[in-house]
Amino acid sequence: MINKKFNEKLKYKFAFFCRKDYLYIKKILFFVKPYKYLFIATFIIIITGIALSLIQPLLWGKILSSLFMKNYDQSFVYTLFFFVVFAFQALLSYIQGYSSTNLINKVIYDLKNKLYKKILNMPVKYFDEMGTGDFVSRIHNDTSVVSFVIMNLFINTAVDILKIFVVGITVFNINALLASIVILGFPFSYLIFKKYSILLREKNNKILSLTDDYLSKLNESICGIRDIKAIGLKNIDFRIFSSLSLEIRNNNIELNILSNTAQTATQAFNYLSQLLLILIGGYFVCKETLSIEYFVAFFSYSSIFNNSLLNLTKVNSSLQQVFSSSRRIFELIDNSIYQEEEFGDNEIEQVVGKIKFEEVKFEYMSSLPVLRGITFEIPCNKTIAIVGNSGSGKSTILNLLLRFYDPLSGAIYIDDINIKDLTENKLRKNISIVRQNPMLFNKSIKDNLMEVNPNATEDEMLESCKLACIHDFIMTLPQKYETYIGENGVLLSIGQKQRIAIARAILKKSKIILFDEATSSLDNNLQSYINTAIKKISKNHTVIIVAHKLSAIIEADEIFVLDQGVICDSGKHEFLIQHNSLYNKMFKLEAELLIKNGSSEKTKEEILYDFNGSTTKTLESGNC
Ligand SMILES: Nc1ncnc2c1ncn2[C@@H]1O[C@H](COP(=O)(O)OP(=O)(O)OP(=O)(O)O)[C@@H](O)[C@H]1O
Repeated sequence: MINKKFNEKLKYKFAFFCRKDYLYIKKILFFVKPYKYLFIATFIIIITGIALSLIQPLLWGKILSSLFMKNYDQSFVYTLFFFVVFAFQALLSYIQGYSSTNLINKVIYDLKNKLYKKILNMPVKYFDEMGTGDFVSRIHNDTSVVSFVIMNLFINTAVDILKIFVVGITVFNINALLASIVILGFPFSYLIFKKYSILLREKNNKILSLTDDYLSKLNESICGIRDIKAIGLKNIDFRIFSSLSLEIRNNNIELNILSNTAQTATQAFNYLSQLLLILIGGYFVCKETLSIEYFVAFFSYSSIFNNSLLNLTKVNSSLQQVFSSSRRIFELIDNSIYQEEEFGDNEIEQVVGKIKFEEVKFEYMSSLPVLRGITFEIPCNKTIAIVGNSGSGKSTILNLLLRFYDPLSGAIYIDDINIKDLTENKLRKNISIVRQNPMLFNKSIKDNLMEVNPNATEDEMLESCKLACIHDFIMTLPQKYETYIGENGVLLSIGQKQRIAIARAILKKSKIILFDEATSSLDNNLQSYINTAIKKISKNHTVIIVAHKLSAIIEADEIFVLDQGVICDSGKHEFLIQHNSLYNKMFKLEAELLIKNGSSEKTKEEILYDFNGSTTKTLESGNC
């Protein structure tokens, strides 16, 4: 019972270093494990260095006392000995610097890789919830902070505790009264340590969260710099950035003040105890109860003792930062709040490309349904278009097929296999998506293309570019396929990026190709080329096109009309124009615009024919 009470008390006293923190330290140790020999070697080198540094005060005392006694030969021998010790210590310090840097960087490298892999395997919904800055900060900053644990907690702190212990015994042996004065400083240092630890941790958490916002903001602004300038948001954007920076600055200053206050308070106690030491020690030397040799040694030892105590209080502030960072790292690594994507193990031999949605319901946010029970079937090698008003859920259908999200109910099948049962590789390798503003990497055009299929031949690459109507443009560039296209293809127009992305999808040789407003930036001339390309692709691919443009979908084998989360009608263009009011309305405006602007190569009659189908009858009513 007493024991239990004592333990409770102890738990309370050490609340600043709780069980969870201890677990984080253990988890970091797991990353150190592969380098245990390097870790042990570093530790031994440091301990040897300390042992040598502990000899120094004795040598100081010996040199001084032999000088006082005018024994110059002896003082010369001690001085020589001192230099040997010093040289050996310098050498050890050099080796230790090398081994600890090596150790820390290896652990950080492993930690970063592990974390990044986890992030890559996180479901897309978490990326919707968390800002970019959050991820960047966890990978870049938090992992580096953790290196502190290795050096300062595992090694330096252990060494400081050891020093306090060894030096403590030594000073007690020299003079118990003087040693008591030195030891007296410890409870004060400990109280400061405890008092400030909670405050420091809170401050660190605040700074980390502000840094996430700051990095997200920075990323958003730099990526959207063109829109910010064009919309005239420069000043507002700067104000937001500046206020975030200011908050981080103020919090950092406050953190520094807190940390300095803790250190200054400890230092004040140190100075006070040193003053007392000189006065009382000097009195003992005058009374000849303490030799000058031991007084000098004692003074040096007490300074080592105090420095180690001071180091412990310094560790405190960084330790709180380490705990905050460790929590953020292991939150992802342990999947404690974020689950990894789960896939099946069906390694289907050959995907044919048949797609089936069965009563699929989905919502991004609870009680805001986006899809309300979608059922359709697409035979292989067919071209399907999905149309509907903005926000009706067209892109969501593609996202579900790619398993970026899972349906709330219902199921999706590829070749009659539930996509949940397919392996990640089988699913994603067999589907390619071309988006409105496709993601391209800061590499050459060739590298961007070949990355999706490193086994493709040069001829296949050229063929896919010809099919996507981008080959002729690439050949006009000074370095042709070797041309670098900048970050996210910034050196290309959107239309050029879209066509490279189409070529990439063709080269990937997926059985299913999705076009999500992929040709929205192309003029009608290029659109007709792409239509021809899609026609060619569709001979042996299943193609789904999401588009608002009439010219992009008119030739599809079947068109699904999506309205308020359900497919309200389907059929060929000519049928829907006549029978579906929503479809009719959507494209009426476009047809009128084409005629008005003269932006189509087709004649007015041809456009009207496209719009009205084989009859000239105007539409009265439809299914939607
Ligand atoms: N990541 C998301 N988180 C929450 N809601 C989302 C998310 N993505 C889309 N939505 C919502 O889901 C609905 C359907 O979006 P979706 O992008 O599928 O529409 P869409 O028909 O493709 O629209 P558009 O034609 O404008 O591209 C919209 O109301 C949208 O606000």
